[in-house]
Amino acid sequence: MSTDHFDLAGRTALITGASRGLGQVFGRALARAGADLIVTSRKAEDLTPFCHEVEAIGRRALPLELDVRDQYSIEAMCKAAIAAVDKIDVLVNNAGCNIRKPALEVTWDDWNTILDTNLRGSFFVAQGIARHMVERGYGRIINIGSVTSVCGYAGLGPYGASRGGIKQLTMSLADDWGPHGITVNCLAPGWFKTNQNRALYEQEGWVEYLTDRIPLKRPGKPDDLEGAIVFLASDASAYVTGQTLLVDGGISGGPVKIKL
Ligand SMILES: NC(=O)c1ccc[n+]([C@@H]2O[C@H](COP(=O)([O-])OP(=O)(O)OC[C@H]3O[C@@H](n4cnc5c(N)ncnc54)[C@H](O)[C@@H]3O)[C@@H](O)[C@H]2O)c1
Ligand SMILES: O=C(O)[C@H](O)[C@@H](O)[C@H](O)[C@H](O)CO
Repeated sequence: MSTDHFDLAGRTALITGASRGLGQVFGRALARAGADLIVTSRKAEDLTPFCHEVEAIGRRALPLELDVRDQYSIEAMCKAAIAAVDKIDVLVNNAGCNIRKPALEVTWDDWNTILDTNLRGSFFVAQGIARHMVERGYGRIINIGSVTSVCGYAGLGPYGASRGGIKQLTMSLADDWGPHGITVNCLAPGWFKTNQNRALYEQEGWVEYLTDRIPLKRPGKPDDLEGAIVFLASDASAYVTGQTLLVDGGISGGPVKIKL
């Protein structure tokens, strides 16, 4: 197979939650592979430095506001995105959040915040953009899952439920939209150092504890996610849909809880 199958020149990718963290990792990788970007954040001005970075690579970056917990914000963003460009080829449903708490302390509001953001938000953004993709008969939707899509961890009940839901949603949407030329896959990262889990990384001994449980014996680096996002966004994955690709150094298949 030619490496051209990974080329994203002429494609446009929309990435939610691109003001920091993994959203920017995914955007950077797609832009380097040739894609122009639409990037979203709750505050458009938070996207300015990243848009300049993308433009410096020679690609376009259109910033749009989006709060994935707000139905009207999703509808407005989808309308604006579709109106602004000829076509949207790739959607990366990345915006997400976590509130890490023992299950006995989880409140009604905690549950709603996590599930509304990670699961309901991803579904309705996908639906809005898929309406456009269905008309064109082409699309690549990449839902960001997690190692918690396939593993259970204390303190991550609602978060794990949202990520398990994303894995299931991926399979269902792949079946819904496959006949329209749209693939839907889930990229599930392991434990990367971002704002979301900064508190864990700052705990004494956490990195050593984590490393001990990862078969590849190191935490993930942003670069580790680049190949997987470009693969799932490009024609290299044309016959792959409904799948969850774990990029986690093997932790989901390794000694997750016990060391023998
Ligand atoms: N860091 C990891 O190890 C890891 C592992 C697996 C999955 N994830 C997932 O990857 C995604 C990116 O997380 P990250 O690690 O970069 O953390 P992060 O907190 O740095 O980024 C989360 C992004 O989502 C945005 N966001 C949150 N709530 C939103 C809302 N209501 N509307 C719009 N945007 C909203 C934030 O503004 C931010 O841009 C999340 O969905 C997260 O759950 C992260
Ligand atoms: O806040 C947290 O406990 C962490 O951010 C987790 O959610 C992980 O980062 C990740 O999702 C595992 O794959």
